[in-house]
Amino acid sequence: MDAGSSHTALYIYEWPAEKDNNTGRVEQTHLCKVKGPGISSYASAPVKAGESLRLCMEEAKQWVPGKRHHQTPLYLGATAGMRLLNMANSSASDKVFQAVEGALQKFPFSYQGAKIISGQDEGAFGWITVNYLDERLKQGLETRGALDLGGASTQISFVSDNYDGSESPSNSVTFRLYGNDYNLYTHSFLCYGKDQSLRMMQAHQSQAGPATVLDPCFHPGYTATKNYSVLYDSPCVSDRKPKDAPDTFTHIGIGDFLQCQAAVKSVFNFTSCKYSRCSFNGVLQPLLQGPYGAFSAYYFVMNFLNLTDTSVPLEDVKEKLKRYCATNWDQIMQQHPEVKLKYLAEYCFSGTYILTLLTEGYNFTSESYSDIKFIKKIKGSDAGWTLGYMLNLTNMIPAEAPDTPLLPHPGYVSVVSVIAVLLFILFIVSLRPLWPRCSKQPQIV
Ligand SMILES: Nc1ccn([C@@H]2O[C@H](COP(=O)(O)OP(=O)(O)OP(=O)(O)O)[C@@H](O)[C@H]2O)c(=O)n1
Ligand SMILES: [Ca+2]
Repeated sequence: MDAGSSHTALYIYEWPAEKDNNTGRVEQTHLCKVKGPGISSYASAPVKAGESLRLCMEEAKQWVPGKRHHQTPLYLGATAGMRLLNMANSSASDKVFQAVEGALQKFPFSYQGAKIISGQDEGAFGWITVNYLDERLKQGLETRGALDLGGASTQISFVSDNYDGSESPSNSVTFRLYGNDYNLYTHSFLCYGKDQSLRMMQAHQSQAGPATVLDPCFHPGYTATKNYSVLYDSPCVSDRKPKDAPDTFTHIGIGDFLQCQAAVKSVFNFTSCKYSRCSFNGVLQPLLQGPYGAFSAYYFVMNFLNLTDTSVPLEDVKEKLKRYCATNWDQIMQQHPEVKLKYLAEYCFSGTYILTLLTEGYNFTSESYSDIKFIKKIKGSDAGWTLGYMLNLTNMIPAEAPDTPLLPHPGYVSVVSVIAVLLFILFIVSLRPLWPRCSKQPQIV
């Protein structure tokens, strides 16, 4: 189970049990999205966090054959939402885990624990998932970098030839998979998921605590009354809370892409770098080396905006987004009556954030932008960290390359069958001296 900051999802993976680790291909057979928010939102009512998982667990009981229930390991990994809750209030986060654990243990699966996974693991397992599903690991092919955008954090992971890991050990993970060594660069930026970065940007805009905030990242005509205490209720922004702010403010959209880009840029810090090169906030980032798969919110947002085609020049992408942001909110709502208003209101911001993060933050250029592919699934399985996490915990990926048989399986079957038939014929022939003699003797006249 992926207990993300904005929602929890349960994935069921299946592989042929009779085959060994070297040949069994793991596939996702089912996905159940838990109704309601992520488990970290239940800090003040932890029992409800456990209850929220029940329906999906009942579904899992239907999907996994009854005789396999006890053999099926169940893992829950929580990401940035629980990292933030744990920072803000560790006893509340413990209570959420107790409730989740209590609820999961009531089911007949082999429960293996619920925990916060590190940002490093989140990045590395996302990279393993993508490259496992692509079958790049087994074949020792050039790997694909992984870009994951969540609600509360974002990860970038890739292999770069000029990176040996010594410059910043906390950004490197080494693996030996199928006989190949990988030295992976990975970083998880806490607070740079799209929901928390929106808070950071709005906190920046409202630092003086005004009663009205004019927001270039929301559509013209958009207006809503929001609560200062809700906006600042996160460790990502809590220290910036204005002292004499009123309780509420009026959030008014003005839909200006260029101003929005400048506002988004204000959440990145480019002032210092103690390494050979950095992305932002003084974090090391080696030279980009493509290709890349960008999933989760990268995909949701760019797919909604019809901008998943990265062969379109970056300037044209920006131009389209500029027009979208400038569209009146009433018109946007009319065009998309089926989309949740909370999501709908934020796509201008989210698209701008994604382009700014990729180009200003990670240094993708107009050329290297086309190395990115926005993806949701690969061969039927969702791109995300869960598959890699599960493959690792169940030791499904061997460190060494499997002994390659001289012949594939059907080849062996044919050879053995032919030998069996030959042996049988030989056996029959060898019995020939014992055959009854033919009574036809040559007649001597
Ligand atoms: N159709 C959708 C579905 C989700 N979202 C947004 O995508 C983000 C969530 O992305 P996700 O990858 O699901 O994040 P989490 O896993 O919940 O968060 P994290 O990884 O940071 O813990 C949220 O901002 C949500 O509003 C969206 O814009 N459109
Ligand atoms: Ca996530």
